[in-house]
Amino acid sequence: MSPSAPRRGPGPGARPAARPPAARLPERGAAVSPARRAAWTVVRRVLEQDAYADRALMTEAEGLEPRDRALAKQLAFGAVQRRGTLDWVIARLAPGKKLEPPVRAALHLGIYEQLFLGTADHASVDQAVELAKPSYGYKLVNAVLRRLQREGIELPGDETIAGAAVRHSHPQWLVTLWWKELGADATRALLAADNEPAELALRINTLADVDEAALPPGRREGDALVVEGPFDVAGSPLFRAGVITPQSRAAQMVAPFLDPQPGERVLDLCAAPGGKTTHLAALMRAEGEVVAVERHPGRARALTAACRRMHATNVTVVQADARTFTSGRPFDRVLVDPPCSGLGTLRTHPDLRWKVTPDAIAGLVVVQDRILAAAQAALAPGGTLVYATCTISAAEDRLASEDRFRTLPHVDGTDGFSVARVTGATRSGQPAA
Ligand SMILES: C[S@@+](CC[C@H](N)C(=O)[O-])C[C@H]1O[C@@H](n2cnc3c(N)ncnc32)[C@H](O)[C@@H]1O
Repeated sequence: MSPSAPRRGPGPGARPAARPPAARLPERGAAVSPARRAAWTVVRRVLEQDAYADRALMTEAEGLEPRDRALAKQLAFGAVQRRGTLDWVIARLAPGKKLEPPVRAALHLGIYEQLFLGTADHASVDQAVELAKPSYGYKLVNAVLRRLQREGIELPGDETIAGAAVRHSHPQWLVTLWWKELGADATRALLAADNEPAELALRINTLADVDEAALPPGRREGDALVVEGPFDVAGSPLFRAGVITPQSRAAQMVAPFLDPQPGERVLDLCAAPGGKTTHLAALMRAEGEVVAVERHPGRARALTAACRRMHATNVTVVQADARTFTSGRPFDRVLVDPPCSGLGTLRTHPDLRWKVTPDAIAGLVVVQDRILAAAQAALAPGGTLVYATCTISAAEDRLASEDRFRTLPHVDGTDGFSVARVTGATRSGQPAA
């Protein structure tokens, strides 16, 4: 994708310009580093096409050296995550200016580097300026970044909802929601934690032959391994052999909460990409049956591949809509992990906070209720049902039960999950009296 030329046309009644536009465009100067160019393209794609940052990065950083790829990820994810703060800075230092997305993206990267990575050298400013060319907006990029370098800027405090939204770069509606549900102090801590890099957690697969000495160094918590230092999971032979799979520590708590036993019949509604399905199979020592339901064909195929890789031989993948799923025989245990707003995973999904809306949550709740009703109908009398979401919004806690746990990024250092269980449930899903 090449940057677009400035859209400065002649005014009404003006004569057409006699000059060849290309001849007047500013020249590109110093070469831009491959990491910054990849990061800039990712930020542009998120701004211009509403792309997912992680998917865009996968394409744009392909072929980069591992160090450049890591830098591109840090810059792109940071700039996307901090967009609210960065736009506030731009509005302060360039009030009323309308910016083309490529120029805004260059500014986002330059300001992010200065404010959050402490890179205040001339080289980083020059690189942002080069990225903005050949648009004439490069002059504005230069002026804003040099002024920021000279004068610095005071961000608003987080004593108020509006200040906290700017300071910690979250949409104001979300800060308002959390302020109400969690309280001001917890919200401030959560907002700050959302901007920290996520830990890399793996699950060690008990269905595979595990050579402990071959595992990457890290902190072990049961079957979870929190990796220290960089580690390319997808490129690892351990991943290909199904010895490890990436899964947050919070996500790893869900299948044990359902407590499936070898030989039982277990239903997993909304199963792809299979993190919890394969965990259920491992806890059952691959004895008995897991029926894993996934609506989307591509994701159902990925789920099948994950089960094969993870030696989950007792899983049957069913491509179907969980809202209307029925089975002739009831299930001893049912897991419902429905589509949710994902607000507990903002560390790993830098663009998500800008995509979720209150309306989207209201729509998800309707789907969640229908899937939960199908789960309850499929449960054997006396069976156990677990309902899990990786979000932090009370509206999405659809299963009423005292028997529940919650994880929060600022408290537990892992994703935010809300998980409820009914044991000895009747067909209505309520605990038996
Ligand atoms: C939260 S994710 C599940 C994550 C999965 N349990 C895991 O641990 O890897 C929700 C999944 O539900 C699927 N889904 C959404 N609506 C569905 C429906 N009506 N029926 C079945 N699956 C659905 C989505 O495609 C997505 O794969």
